[in-house]
Amino acid sequence: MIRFLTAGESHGDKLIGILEGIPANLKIDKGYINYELSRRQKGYGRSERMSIESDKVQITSGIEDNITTGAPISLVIDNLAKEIKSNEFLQPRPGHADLAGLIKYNQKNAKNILERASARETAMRTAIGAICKIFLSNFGIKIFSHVISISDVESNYNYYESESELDFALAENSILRMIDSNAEQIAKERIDFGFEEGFTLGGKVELIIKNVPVGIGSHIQWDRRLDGKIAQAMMSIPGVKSVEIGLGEKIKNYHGNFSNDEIYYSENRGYYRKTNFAGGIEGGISNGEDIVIRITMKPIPTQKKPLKTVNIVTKEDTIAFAQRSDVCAIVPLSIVAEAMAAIVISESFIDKFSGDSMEEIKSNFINYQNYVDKR
Ligand SMILES: Cc1cc2nc3c(=O)[nH]c(=O)nc-3n(C[C@H](O)[C@H](O)[C@H](O)COP(=O)(O)O)c2cc1C
Ligand SMILES: C=C(O[C@@H]1CC(C(=O)O)=C[C@@H](OP(=O)(O)O)[C@H]1O)C(=O)O
Repeated sequence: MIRFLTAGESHGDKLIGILEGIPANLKIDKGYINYELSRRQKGYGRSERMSIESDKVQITSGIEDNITTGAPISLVIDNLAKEIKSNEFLQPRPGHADLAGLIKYNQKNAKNILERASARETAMRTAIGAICKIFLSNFGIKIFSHVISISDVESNYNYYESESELDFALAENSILRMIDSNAEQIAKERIDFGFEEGFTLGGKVELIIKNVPVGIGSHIQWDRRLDGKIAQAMMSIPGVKSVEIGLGEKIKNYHGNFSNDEIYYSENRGYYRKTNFAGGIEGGISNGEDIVIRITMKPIPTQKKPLKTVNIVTKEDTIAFAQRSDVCAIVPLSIVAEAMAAIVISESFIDKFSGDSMEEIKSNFINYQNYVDKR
């Protein structure tokens, strides 16, 4: 079983993470974890906070000479931006955790809520996800993502028509991680306008997970369904408001004969489908096709032109506090989503091929692959 916890405030000293359940004898490249952290810091539309931070991980347990021991892995990332403009936040921002959190935790200052609600915490999730990605890469599993829209500017790229890994490489090197460079230019101008006018923008990200074997997740109990676990993990990212798998929301427009994937068999490939409307999951179980996930994020709640709110001391009408903030965080969202996907797939993978060392899991995996080949 994989589980993890994070701790730390946005402007506190450090972020802390504990990851348990990664088997022993997995080789970890710390440089790769730092590379993933740097990917999360990129992207057009972020606040100047990202030019202050330079996220690097320290590994404080569970790894000896770059190899996991099976013990809990503990991780630390320093915060460099520790200063806050004001120490008292009495004007809760619509759309952030401020007011509901203040009431729930009986606090007098929204600072005690927003510091933990901040998506700064997703830096630690990215580091934890990077370790899971390394684990999955031992079994050929790869996770790609790209941005499919910023606000209503849509990238003219369709996974169902093209699935070349070269396309994803294009996204990797562009400022908004969009494969369609024309759409990216328009989206960039929109973000510039947001900066000038003081509003923020949401958007949508697509993830493609390749080489997940058939049989991860289960139909037998609600909390073992892989699609359910993916949805929970994606919705746990601050700002995410919807999750789709496969055709997702569009599936309602099709009849049953064009929305389910017909099954074929060949000596070489075994069972396969010519379409992937299901997005690689049927009955909560991976079916061996690519897993396709799309998530939508709302526009950032903190805005230069703030919305109306109420002062929690005087109860008078006022406007929300406006502080340094991202204008658009869809690029970091895509990286955090990759990390969360890696954690969930690793968890269900280890559940299926259980073992305490890499050798044990690999042996179980190979046995199972031999069995699947004969089906
Ligand atoms: C990578 C990332 C960066 C974010 N940056 C900001 C930000 O600068 N300012 C802000 O108000 N919200 C930001 N958010 C969104 C808030 O954290 C989120 O809206 C808030 O915690 C409330 O949660 P909810 O929108 O899921 O209800 C960011 C989210 C992510 C994933
Ligand atoms: C610090 C990060 O994101 C932050 C998430 C965030 C929020 O309210 O969620 C608010 C901003 O922080 P600050 O108030 O210091 O400008 C973002 O920069 C990060 O992604 O590392």
